[in-house]
Amino acid sequence: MRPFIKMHGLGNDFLVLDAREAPVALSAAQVRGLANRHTGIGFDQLILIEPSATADVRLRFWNSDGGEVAACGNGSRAAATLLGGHQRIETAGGALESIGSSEGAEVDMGPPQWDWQAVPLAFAMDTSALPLAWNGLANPAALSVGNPHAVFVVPDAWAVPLAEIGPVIEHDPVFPERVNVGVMQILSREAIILRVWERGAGATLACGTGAVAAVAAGQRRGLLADRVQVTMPGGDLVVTRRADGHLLLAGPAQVAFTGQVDLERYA
Ligand SMILES: N[C@@H](CCC[C@H](N)C(=O)O)C(=O)O
Repeated sequence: MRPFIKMHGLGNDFLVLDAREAPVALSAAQVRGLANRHTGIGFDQLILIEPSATADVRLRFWNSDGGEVAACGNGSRAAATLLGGHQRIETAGGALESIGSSEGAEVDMGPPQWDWQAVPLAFAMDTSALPLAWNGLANPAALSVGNPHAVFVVPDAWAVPLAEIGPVIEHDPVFPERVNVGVMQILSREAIILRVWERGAGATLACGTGAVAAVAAGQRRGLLADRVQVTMPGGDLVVTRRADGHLLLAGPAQVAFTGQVDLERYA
């Protein structure tokens, strides 16, 4: 049996396995089985905490569809909250740093990447506003914040039929590694409403990298200030652009419960 920790950041929920002492190998099918909310534990993402040669810890992330991904903002905050203090974190999406508190963690998510190859896109386009539209959703910003995002500015984020249009955009061949889809309503220079259709996980209550990507997109268009409150279905995060261009992500993260799981049962 393997001890696990179930955590969430604003309802974006995670199965956390600490593999620093005893390694864990996971197949995609195993992750899907564990993610099943009826027959498994249920989560949006699985987080593996591993030893690192270059930082204090290494974090790996899997979506509930079984695909491993390079970045997860809320997952990084959740793991950093668990570990406490200041952590240097290695991820496939880049090196992160956290400042912990009792109620959550602020994580330096690094600078956004705007090269079309970095997103990635299938061919060269102006990433600040792609010349593309899907059923009335037009001209998204496309960027990588360790993982790929397309962010649309819309007049009413709650009115967008995200469950219908999200998967269409996620799987459009213009995004060869698929994409996370955000719809952002700008309330003021300091506040937005954001809903995200997550690649490999669907509509989640909150998405940390989605919040970072949306704020970066709004800042690039000159619509948002350096510090922005991001309201999502599960609650609020704050994204701050530092003088060096790095984006800091802050908000709550909590342990929901702990337990033990027989990983072999899902193999
Ligand atoms: N919920 C996460 C994002 C998880 C990864 C994403 N679905 C992807 O496939 O890139 C967050 O808080 O950032």
